[in-house]
Amino acid sequence: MTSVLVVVDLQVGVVRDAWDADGVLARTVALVERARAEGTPVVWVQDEQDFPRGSDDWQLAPVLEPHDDEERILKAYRDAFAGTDLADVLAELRATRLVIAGAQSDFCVRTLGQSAAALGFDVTLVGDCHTTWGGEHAGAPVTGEQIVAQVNAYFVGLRYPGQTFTVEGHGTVPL
Ligand SMILES: O=C1N[C@@H]2C=C[C@H]1C2
Repeated sequence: MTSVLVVVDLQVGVVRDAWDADGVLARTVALVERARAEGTPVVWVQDEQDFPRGSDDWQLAPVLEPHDDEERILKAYRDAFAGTDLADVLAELRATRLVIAGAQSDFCVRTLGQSAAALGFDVTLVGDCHTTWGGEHAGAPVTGEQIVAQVNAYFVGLRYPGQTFTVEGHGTVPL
């Protein structure tokens, strides 16, 4: 099993209104440091659907500090595989498992996890390192925290033959 940590869209404009953004960012920093210490590659994804390349909102949250030798994926679609070389990057890294953190839980994080599952990867969602903002569905208010919990529930129950799906915390997730 070869794991790659993929950090999705933790950009200034995405985390601004997200639930527990500071906590998610701090835990993601710790997760990235663990990955680096264990020799697990880190891939950074940035979305350009809403944020012009180079704009303040497009920037990764400053606390994250990607290394120059870590892959950067710039995407124009919700699915980080769509229109990008993520599949090639992962093949180069001989990845068989994605460990996913980032935002938004209910959009780009969930889509990457589902897409990776369909492509045959094992997927681990770091349950305390993703976030989103709340909203209203069918007239009912839904909080970011509730959406995060629902996305965790979705992935913990995902099944594909011969593949493994888990949701784990940033401090203990195998890397
Ligand atoms: O989940 C998402 N991440 C970027 C901002 C909203 C979508 C695109």
